[in-house]
Amino acid sequence: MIFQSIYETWRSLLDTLWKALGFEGKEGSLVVLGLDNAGKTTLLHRLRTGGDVRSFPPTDRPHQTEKFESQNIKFQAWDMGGHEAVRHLWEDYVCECSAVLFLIDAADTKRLEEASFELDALIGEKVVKGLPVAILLNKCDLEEEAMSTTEICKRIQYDDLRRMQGEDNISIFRISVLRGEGYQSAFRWIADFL
Ligand SMILES: Nc1nc2c(ncn2[C@@H]2O[C@H](COP(=O)(O)OP(=O)(O)OP(=O)(O)O)[C@@H](O)[C@H]2O)c(=O)[nH]1
Ligand SMILES: [Mg+2]
Repeated sequence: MIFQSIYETWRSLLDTLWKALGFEGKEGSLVVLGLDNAGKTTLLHRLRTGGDVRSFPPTDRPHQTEKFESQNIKFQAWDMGGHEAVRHLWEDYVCECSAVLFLIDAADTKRLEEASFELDALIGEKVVKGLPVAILLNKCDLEEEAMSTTEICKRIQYDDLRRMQGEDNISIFRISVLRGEGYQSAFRWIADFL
């Protein structure tokens, strides 16, 4: 009984704090972009199920997830195919969203240039102006292969991207969907824009 009452007091204090911080009722719509095999579908599945990781076939058409919660905010996301043949669809979905997640496979040195090309083209699009863009360097669990953030920033010319997008509107995060690490900070960062 005493534990129940301590628990309830604690919950109500947390709720009050949460509301005071302005987090209550926030909702966000995301579009998740990046080359094929970057880990987009795996990330969204993990977020939606709260931890489950499994394999998926390549995403061949845009798919909207059910609502899921992260950092006490309700999100809905467009999972976009990353294959070259369907990348032309990205732009149409960006305008519907309040934030962009761009996944890069940090362990794929060979395709970083291709990822950089697509990211650069995306940031150059009018529809992306003013939107928060979170660059997620995924697969950092592959410690031997994953490139350092410094190396990736240099190779994708991150300073130029920051100038184009506005320093406050773009940020970079190291994550591992497999381990469930890192993307929470990205969602916290996005929360400030909602
Ligand atoms: N090691 C490692 N593998 C991962 C991680 N996240 C995803 N993968 C693997 O990367 C592969 C591609 O994952 P998907 O989520 O299907 O990639 P996608 O970005 O949705 O690809 P498309 O739908 O083709 O655009 C799968 O084999 C995943 O298991 C991670 O954090 N670490
Ligand atoms: Mg996919």
